[in-house]
Amino acid sequence: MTPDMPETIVKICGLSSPETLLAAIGAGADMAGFVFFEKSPRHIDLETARTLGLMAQGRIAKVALTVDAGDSALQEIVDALAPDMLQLHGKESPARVAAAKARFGLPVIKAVGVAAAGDVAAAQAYQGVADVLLFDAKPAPGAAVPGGAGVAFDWDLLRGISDKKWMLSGGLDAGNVAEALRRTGAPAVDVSSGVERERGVKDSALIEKFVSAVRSL
Ligand SMILES: O=C(O)c1ccccc1NCC(=O)[C@H](O)[C@H](O)COP(=O)(O)O
Repeated sequence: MTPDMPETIVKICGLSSPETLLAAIGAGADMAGFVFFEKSPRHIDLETARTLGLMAQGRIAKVALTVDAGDSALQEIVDALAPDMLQLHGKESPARVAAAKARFGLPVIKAVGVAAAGDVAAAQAYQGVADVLLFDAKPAPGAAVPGGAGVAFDWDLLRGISDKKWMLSGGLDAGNVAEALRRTGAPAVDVSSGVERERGVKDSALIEKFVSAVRSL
């Protein structure tokens, strides 16, 4: 590792148990994502958020993931988890991103669904507003849960992005993350399904394998 080659940031998303949170910390992941969206199998309630938030404090960056949440819901989540960042994973406009950032005084990751080149171009609307863009597979029309589907998109659509503040997501796992990083040059990766033994159930060994696959590059 040299100063010219900063380490790839790794975010493990959808953690919901002490055991797998500790696995992510122990494996050396940089960010832990916690999902606050009741339709998701990874949703955690506020009591769990308090417990996991205390465990994670100062050991891994905590990311609170919401979908088109209002200010009062966000406030409850912030009070319970004490996140380091917010991840807005719905249809939040640039104005809504700016308002949430200002109100809670936290950096914001804005998720952008990608299925075609136009989706990447449209993400420009968030430049200078969101702190980080997370490119994820676009959810299927009518999908009840807009993320964590384990589906990849065409990584070549991201070619030419020069900004350093973005993350690659969607269908990553220990077996394909090296190729994804090679093809996109992403400075950061995010995974959920690829470190699960069944939908919504994280697996400590798979978390370790994923982080190792990134760190061994
Ligand atoms: O993970 C969820 O259940 C979820 C629910 C609602 C909105 C977003 C959600 N996940 C967002 C993430 O950041 C996932 O890590 C990302 O979509 C990648 O998921 P996967 O393809 O399963 O690795």
